[in-house]
Amino acid sequence: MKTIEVVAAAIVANGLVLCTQRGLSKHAYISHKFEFPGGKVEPGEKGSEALMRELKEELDLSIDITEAHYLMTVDHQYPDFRVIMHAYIIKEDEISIKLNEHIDHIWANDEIINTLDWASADVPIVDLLVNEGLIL
Ligand SMILES: Nc1nc2c([nH]c(=O)n2[C@H]2C[C@H](O)[C@@H](COP(=O)(O)OP(=O)(O)OP(=O)(O)O)O2)c(=O)[nH]1
Repeated sequence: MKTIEVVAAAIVANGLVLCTQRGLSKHAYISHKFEFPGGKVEPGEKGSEALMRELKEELDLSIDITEAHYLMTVDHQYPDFRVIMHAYIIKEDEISIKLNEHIDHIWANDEIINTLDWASADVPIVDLLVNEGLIL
């Protein structure tokens, strides 16, 4: 079965984390789910480089990301593919975004974040953010 390598960013600003909502997908189980902005790593890219490219594409956000921002990796099996997702955490209070690909977004505190309908690969990341008090 296909394996994809993905990077995603927990962007924390003023005690809230950016949660973005996917549009319609050919896979019902990720359609309209919340996720962290990011995307697939291309051949030859470091995770941090892929993430900077994706944040520029998706959010028009230029932000400096290094491997020092790495948080955790999730290895999740969906019905049609396996995703290996490297999550990074970026704390930056002055954030301005433009949604180029997502259908909606929410800046969530550690209570609201648990009420969102997350892509299932993201649940361990949400749990870590909440349990470690990282959304501050
Ligand atoms: N970006 C992102 N993708 C996620 C998350 N959780 C999760 O299961 N995924 C899955 C959904 C997609 O199948 C895959 C990422 O693909 P994508 O479509 O966002 O990436 P991309 O922009 O590079 O892809 P493409 O449209 O060019 O094919 O990983 C998440 O938090 N962020």
